[in-house]
Amino acid sequence: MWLVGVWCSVVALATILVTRWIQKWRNPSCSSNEGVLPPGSMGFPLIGETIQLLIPSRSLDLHPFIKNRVQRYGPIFRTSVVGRPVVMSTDPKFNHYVITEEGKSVELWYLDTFSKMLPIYGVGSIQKYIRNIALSHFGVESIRERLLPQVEQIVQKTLRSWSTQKSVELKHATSSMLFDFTLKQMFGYDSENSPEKLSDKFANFVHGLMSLPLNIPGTTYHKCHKDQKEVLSMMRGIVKERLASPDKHRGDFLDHAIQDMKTENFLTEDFIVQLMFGILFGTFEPISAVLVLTLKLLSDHPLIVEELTAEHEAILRNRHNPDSSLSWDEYKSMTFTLNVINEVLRLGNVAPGLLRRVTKDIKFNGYIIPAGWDIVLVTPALQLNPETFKDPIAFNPSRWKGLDSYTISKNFMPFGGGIRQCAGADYSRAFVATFLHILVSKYRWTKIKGGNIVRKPILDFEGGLEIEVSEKNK
Ligand code: HEM
Repeated sequence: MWLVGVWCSVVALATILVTRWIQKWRNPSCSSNEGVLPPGSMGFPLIGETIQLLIPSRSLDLHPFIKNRVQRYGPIFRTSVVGRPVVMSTDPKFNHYVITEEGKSVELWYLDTFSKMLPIYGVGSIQKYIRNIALSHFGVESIRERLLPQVEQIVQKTLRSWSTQKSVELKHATSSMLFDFTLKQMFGYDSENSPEKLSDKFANFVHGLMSLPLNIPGTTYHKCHKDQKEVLSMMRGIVKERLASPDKHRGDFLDHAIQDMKTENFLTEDFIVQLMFGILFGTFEPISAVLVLTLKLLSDHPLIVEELTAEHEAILRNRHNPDSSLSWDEYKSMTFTLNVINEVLRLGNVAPGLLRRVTKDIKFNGYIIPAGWDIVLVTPALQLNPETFKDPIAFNPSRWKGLDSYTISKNFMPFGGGIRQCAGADYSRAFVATFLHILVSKYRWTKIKGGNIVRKPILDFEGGLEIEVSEKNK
């Protein structure tokens, strides 16, 4: 009998403890009496509101997860994602404040899945190094002096090849073009003579990043790990080869990083491999998403294609030598094209937010966000705000003619802001503009099928986007 009594007491104690724990989870306390936590819900213990955030949305509009919570709680609210307490903000003032607090009360944070797989997103001197090496190979100087004609060449070659095929799945085809081009820039990778299709493995890795982090055979996450290992192992082999022949100089990204090993202590063989992997990740996925969305939106808006074509045909007409390659001045004269790109970046919201971890309590408008919490700055909310961008879901490149630079700088942040602003912004714009230049001046294309938008919350296209490409003068 006494055993039953003991058993009942244990069950009662366990129930009290679990209930208290759930209550504490749902109503986290903040240590300061100078403010309260933003309103919101912490969802279920451990998983928080992760499932709701990952429910796909089939529109370019703000994800319903954010929309519903802003309506219920206001522009700054709390939630929990993969077990982490998070504050999400759609408030422009708060977002700008947090961006300027980088290195003071906040630091860069990525979902643990990202940090484990992409450990190179550094802080302090490591961040400065990554930024500088990326800028010296993909910044404005390099684009003007070296990259523009090379991008033109790869685009010409790619479009020529597409025009010989019955149909092209654009996400796959653009990813493959960007992957091969970026690796060529980094260490002279020759995709045509490479036995393996590494770009496919890399695409699988990216796909798995946003899946549930369950590393057991059969899961997407497990496959993601496996594919990442294979790409890293290939890169490690190349780095080893270069280290073994230090006298050969090719002047590429890898040579630069190996040279810097003499002065930067953190630059180990492993770090360089991770660095190249990280830059590759930052390059090929977002630009290919932008290219696919551009073609999807243009397919639905033939009048915009006409205006775009007129701009590029005028560039060709005004050329002294019709065979010369695209010049920097010509690129800079593409006003309408750059408006099209801005409009795609605004609607695409390829980066669904900027992620930061609080290192010192933040006080803002009566709220307190304790150290250790994470912050997501929901930049898409600014880019889809009807007060700034009338009829925000409409694809209207002409709206950019009437926007002043102050409004743009405060409300348009596809490449982030502050000291962490994207080091590849100019390169990305130049790549897309060059692609459009060749496409609309030399080719025509028709959509065959697909192009259905899905946000998970990263932008994707269900079933891809299939197009048919043909040369204009054939
Ligand atoms: C459409 C294409 C791209 C988009 C939308 C994009 C977006 C972004 C965003 C939003 C950030 C800021 C992240 C943060 O503050 O948390 C960022 C940072 C960064 N991006 Fe990009 N990016 C693109 C292309 C590229 C390319 C092509 C490169 C490389 C050449 C690149 C390299 C970087 C680097 C190195 C950083 C970190 C900068 C730092 O921490 O100082 N990005 N990018």
